[in-house]
Amino acid sequence: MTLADTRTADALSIYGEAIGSRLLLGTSQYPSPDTLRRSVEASGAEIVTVSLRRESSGDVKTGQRFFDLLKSFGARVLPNTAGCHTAREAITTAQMAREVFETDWIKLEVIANDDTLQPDVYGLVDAAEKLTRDGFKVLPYCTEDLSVAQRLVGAGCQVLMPWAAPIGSARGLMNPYGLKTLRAFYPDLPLIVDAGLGAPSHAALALEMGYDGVLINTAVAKAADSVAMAVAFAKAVEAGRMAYRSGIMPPRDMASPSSPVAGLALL
Ligand SMILES: CC(=O)[C@@H](O)[C@H](O)COP(=O)(O)O
Repeated sequence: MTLADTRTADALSIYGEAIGSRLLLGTSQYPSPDTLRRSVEASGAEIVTVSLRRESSGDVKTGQRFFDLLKSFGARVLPNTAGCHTAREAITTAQMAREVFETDWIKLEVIANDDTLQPDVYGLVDAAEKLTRDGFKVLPYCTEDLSVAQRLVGAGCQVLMPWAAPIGSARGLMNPYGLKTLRAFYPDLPLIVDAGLGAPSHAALALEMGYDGVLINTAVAKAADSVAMAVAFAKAVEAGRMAYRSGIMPPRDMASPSSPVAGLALL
């Protein structure tokens, strides 16, 4: 079986659409537009996310040029509401994003405070309820908290994006127990780890745990060689997924000989 075969047979499904790559990329902080383009191409990512608010906060023409650049990549552009601190701001931003990118998909972020960039889970649920009622397909950036997940699913979200660690922290999976619990509670719901992954091994671990994908921005954008790091993450995601599907050996407390003991000469 080749890598290409595996991808086709094992596509991720989000809101009924097949997505070939389980690596999603953020598009901010790259050293240049060309590095961003080459990183996206090299990674094979089929979804790239962009902050409508951040990228359009300066010169309108510059924002529009950046949006046009993203559209030219051929990947699905997933607008996000980064920088929004209230449900109301997030809803307005989502409505603008729907017009700019002609998509009803929105990565919903409502931020509780600027130090941790932790999701404001109350505002998030509120915004998710209103946006799904308005026809949006919401991909919420949330914590691993089970009760929040239940509220979001109840609000109509068909995918969740729990954080691994604070955005840009590169700390990896801070609460693997909580993430495992969430995975076990929702075995069939697409779950994508979003934020705080710093190394390809973090991404591989998320996929080995059964997570359906990961979203990375800072660790690729800020790498000394973003293009190579994008490839490294893509390989880690493929490896983690394949390992998960292959049945990972559970750890044992005691040694167990890996070579046969039967038939040894008695000395
Ligand atoms: C880009 C995005 O949508 C964010 O959720 C976040 O930036 C991703 O986190 P990292 O930058 O830590 O990868």
